[in-house]
Amino acid sequence: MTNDDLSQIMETSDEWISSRTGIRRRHIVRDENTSDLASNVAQQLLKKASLAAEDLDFIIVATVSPDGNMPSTASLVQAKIGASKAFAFDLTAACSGFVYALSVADKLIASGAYHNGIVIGAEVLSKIVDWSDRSTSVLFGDGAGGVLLQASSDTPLILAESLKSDGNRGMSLTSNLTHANSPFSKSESEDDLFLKMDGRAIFDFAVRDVPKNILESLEKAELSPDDIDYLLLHQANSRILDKMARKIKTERHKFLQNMQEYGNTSAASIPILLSEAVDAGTFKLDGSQKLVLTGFGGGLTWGTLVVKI
Ligand SMILES: O=C(O)C1CCN(c2ccc(-c3cc(CO)ccc3Cl)cn2)CC1
Repeated sequence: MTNDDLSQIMETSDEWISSRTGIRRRHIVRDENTSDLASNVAQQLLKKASLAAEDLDFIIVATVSPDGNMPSTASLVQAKIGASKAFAFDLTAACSGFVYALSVADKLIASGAYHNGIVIGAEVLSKIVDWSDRSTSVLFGDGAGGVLLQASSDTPLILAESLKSDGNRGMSLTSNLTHANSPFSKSESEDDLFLKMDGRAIFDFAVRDVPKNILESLEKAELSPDDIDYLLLHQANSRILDKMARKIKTERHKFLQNMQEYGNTSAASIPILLSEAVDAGTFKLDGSQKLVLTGFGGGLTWGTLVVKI
């Protein structure tokens, strides 16, 4: 759906959206749910790796827009692809979900207990967005991406990481807020199910906390920004990437960007970027490249993984 398509159903314009966010199009499901998108990613990964679903030890789906709480979206994926041996769970860390889930998966495998796992970021944000709110509904899109991890004796995947949360600022970006409503409860609060965002507060948080997090992670890895081939940041707003490049003093072209095509897909944004760079041959997957993966958003959560691929 292009910005012009949206201007047919709400008071907005291509000029406003693209100049303020860098977003030109986003993908909106007709009738698929999050587990459908995630299962499609899992099947592509298994095919690319020539692995059978039965070989999988675990499936993690990072999402803020699950099919439902129970069963988890990861469980539905397990059923859809026939991963009979895998344990499966969802992970909720909003736009940092993929980075958190990749860190967790890395530890599951590094422990020696598990060998093959799939980590997917998948969202159908079009079902939690308030379509009567033009300030947020134009920003978000649907999508999914993922990676398949295998135990190997080579160098570790993650060279350094720094995962953060700040619940004190959590009410700046919310969805699906529910309250006590039993015959015995006194709560008068109304449930607040739609996505709500204090855009200014979130923008300022990203500009202030994310560069520090990236630089701290690079220091832990004993690397400088110049040692990094590409930075894959959560695709929320192109002006954020401009500011990050200046703050980290590294070339803007190293910050991969595709929000013009997908909008903000929360936990799916980094794996979609990753997948497109692999398909384009930008990433050779020969262990010669160093990447920064950084998510930031609801929770508030933020986090960086410095990885060698
Ligand atoms: O310029 C304007 O008037 C508006 C100002 C507000 N904007 C924003 C604000 C915040 C975000 C955002 C969202 C998330 C959640 O994934 C994470 C990180 C960020 Cl930085 C995206 N856009 C759009 C343009």
